[in-house]
Amino acid sequence: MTDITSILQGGYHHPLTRKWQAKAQLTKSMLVYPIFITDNEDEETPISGFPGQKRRGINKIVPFLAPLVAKGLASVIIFGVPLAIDAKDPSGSKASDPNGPVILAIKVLKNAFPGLFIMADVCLCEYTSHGHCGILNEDRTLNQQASVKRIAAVAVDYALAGADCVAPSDMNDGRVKAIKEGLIAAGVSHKIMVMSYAAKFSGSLYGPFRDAAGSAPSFGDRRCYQLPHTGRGLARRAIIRDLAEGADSIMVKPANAYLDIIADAAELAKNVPVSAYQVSGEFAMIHAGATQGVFDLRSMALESLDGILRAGATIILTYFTEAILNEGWLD
Ligand SMILES: NCc1[nH]cc(CCC(=O)O)c1CC(=O)O
Ligand SMILES: [Zn+2]
Ligand SMILES: [Zn+2]
Repeated sequence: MTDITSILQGGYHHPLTRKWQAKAQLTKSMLVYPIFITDNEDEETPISGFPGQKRRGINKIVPFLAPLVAKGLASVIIFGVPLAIDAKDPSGSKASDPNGPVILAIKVLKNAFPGLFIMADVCLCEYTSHGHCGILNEDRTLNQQASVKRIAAVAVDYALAGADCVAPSDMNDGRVKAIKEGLIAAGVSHKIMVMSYAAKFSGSLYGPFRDAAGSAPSFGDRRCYQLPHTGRGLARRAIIRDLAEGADSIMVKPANAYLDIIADAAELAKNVPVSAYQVSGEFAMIHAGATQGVFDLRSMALESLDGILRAGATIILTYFTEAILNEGWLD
């Protein structure tokens, strides 16, 4: 005799009852698509190790995004890739160049797609000659005060250009507060979301992105500012700190290897949406597995995203957004 409480299968026999098991179902409005914009206006170049993703110039971005917007693209996050030889200096002055790729892209996209939610990643590593995410002291450590001041100024410039959200990924202590204060002083704090890369871990998963953005550090690594992957306590402290500084969303990055951190964020940051960045290395890994015949690309991609949702994120930055929309994976 089977005991009544041992019978589970009746609860998920039907496709609809299987769907009902999800506390949150993946929808298009949760997805943010990361895009790389160069200062070479007609460029459209594939990126090695980064399946299907390209760097695009300002003239290529609207034609590329138009069909995606028609299929339900809700949001993009913009990364600038300055290729000009004079684009980099020790303080990353070109990050907020009014004629640089990010500010131009914000304006062009806002104009072409008024309903698209435009996020701007805020960091200096794409623009610094040394490739680190801020301004350096003589001992080559990050100068927190100078970096935070500069990051906040760049964020305000992106907001004034028309971005709906600024997302600092630099990991300098105190930048969320400085950005909020900057937005208030500029009179735009009421319409700009600040999404903090709060729990951003140092590790091996950013390779394709750094090739795409040309932002690898020229010496050393990012281990003194991005979190050690063992540092769950540090991540909790960063989440609590960034909430106290006024962050409107807390991000965990990478995503699939950090589901415990996403669950921590969901618990600690109950009053803001939690976001997760499925990074370039995670995306490339899933593609590599599918290419090797280990699994089906679509099934694995959706399983990975459902894991992120289950852990507690409701905003997902993922390079799979393009395939999900173009190939109708959720339709
Ligand atoms: N600060 C720059 C930045 N913003 C987002 C990513 C990674 C995104 C990805 O790998 O998809 C990085 C790279 C890094 O920190 O080295
Ligand atoms: Zn950076
Ligand atoms: Zn150090």
